[in-house]
Amino acid sequence: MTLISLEEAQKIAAEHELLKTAVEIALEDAAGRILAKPVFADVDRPFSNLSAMDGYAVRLADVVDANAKLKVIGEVAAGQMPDKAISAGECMRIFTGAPLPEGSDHIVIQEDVTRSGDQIITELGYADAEFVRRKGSDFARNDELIGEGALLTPAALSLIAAANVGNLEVYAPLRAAILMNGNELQSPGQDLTPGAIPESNSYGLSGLLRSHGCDVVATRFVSDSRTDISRAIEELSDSADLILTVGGASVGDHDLMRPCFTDAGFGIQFSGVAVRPGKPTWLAKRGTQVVLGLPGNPASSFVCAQLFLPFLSGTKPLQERNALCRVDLKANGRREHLMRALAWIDDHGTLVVEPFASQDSGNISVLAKSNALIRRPVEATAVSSGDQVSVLLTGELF
Ligand SMILES: Nc1nc2c(c(=O)[nH]1)N[C@H]1C(S)=C(S)[C@@H](COP(=O)(O)OP(=O)(O)OC[C@H]3O[C@@H](n4cnc5c(N)ncnc54)[C@H](O)[C@@H]3O)O[C@H]1N2
Ligand code: MOO
Repeated sequence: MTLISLEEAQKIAAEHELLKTAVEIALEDAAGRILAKPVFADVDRPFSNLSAMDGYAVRLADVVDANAKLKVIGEVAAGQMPDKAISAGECMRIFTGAPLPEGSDHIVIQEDVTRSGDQIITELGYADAEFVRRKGSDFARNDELIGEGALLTPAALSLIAAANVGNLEVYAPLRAAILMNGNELQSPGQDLTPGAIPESNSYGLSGLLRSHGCDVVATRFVSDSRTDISRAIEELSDSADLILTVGGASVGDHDLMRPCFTDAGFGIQFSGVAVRPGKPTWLAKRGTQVVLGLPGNPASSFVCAQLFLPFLSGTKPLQERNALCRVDLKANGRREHLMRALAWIDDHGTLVVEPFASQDSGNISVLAKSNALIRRPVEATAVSSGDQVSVLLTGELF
């Protein structure tokens, strides 16, 4: 099998990006969708200098020394605007989230003052302005907050709402199906017959498909039989824009997936990638339908879906960063190696990474624990602990 490079394979996948249509929806329906147009802020946030605490809005110049005596000239709470400015020797009672009156630039928290009638006495002296959220410091009106192709995560939804945007354009979901074969596979949670294993790959792949803007319209597993696979291909011919196949990608007598799609008129775009895991990955097309053929090993199918889905769905590829490797790595061979790894930010703020001991593509617990893939180029020389390596981030960093 002649293998093409990962870069070349991703380029071919990008040439097969599926056609998407943009639709306008309400923010409350947007969770998990893919943004079709960037979101721009409609407001400054904060809209004015706001107090971050309950206390008194003062002029910093008045409270440099402790025991300053100030006259309370009014009060302002969140949802109100101050009705007057403060001058030297004055202050205003203020609550968290309220706009600072003109003339003030600092908040003294109420715990640090003694109040009697309309006078306060401060306990401490202050060198710097504190507890003020500056106008526009979070974002400013017309700032681009989220770009096209971004997944609308829960935090992104709150950000968009805070920007005073109520409707947005997202892509209509792509219709995706998962087709698996293997006589050994049984749905999880049943009594397993001798030789059987629980079918597990489709669960992770469904989640990945959704996070790339797809609706999973069908998940089928069929036996290692040409007739069954071919029937399933025809059943999916009108219902899915994208089919992920799992298993049966290699060279064994039971690896029938690719030949069945070829018989059904799909044209192979590439077959075999110089990547580990995922060597037998293939891509095919018939009309507007695209098939990403994934190997059956759990890490191979999941990692290759992460590597190729962004290009087929037009979403953001995995972020690539440099990290300090915490262990020695051997020289790499003829396939680019994507090592399942744990990455984190150390006490000095440096991104560090350590691969898991097992890089077996059948090891699913390591896959589930990892949040990064160390990218070892073809024929890369050995790495010593402390050297920089390139990593693709697949999960959250802590
Ligand atoms: N002689 C060679 N043998 C193999 C080669 C090769 O080049 N020459 N390549 C190896 C590589 S690399 C990979 S990756 C695998 C991929 O094989 P297949 O895509 O044909 O996968 P299967 O044989 O169908 O399955 C592999 C493994 O994964 C399990 N599996 C499959 N589907 C699922 C599922 N949905 N859920 C859970 N587990 C699944 C299956 O039981 C097997 O254990 O080929 C190597 N062989
Ligand atoms: O490509 Mo396979 O996924 O190395 O095991």
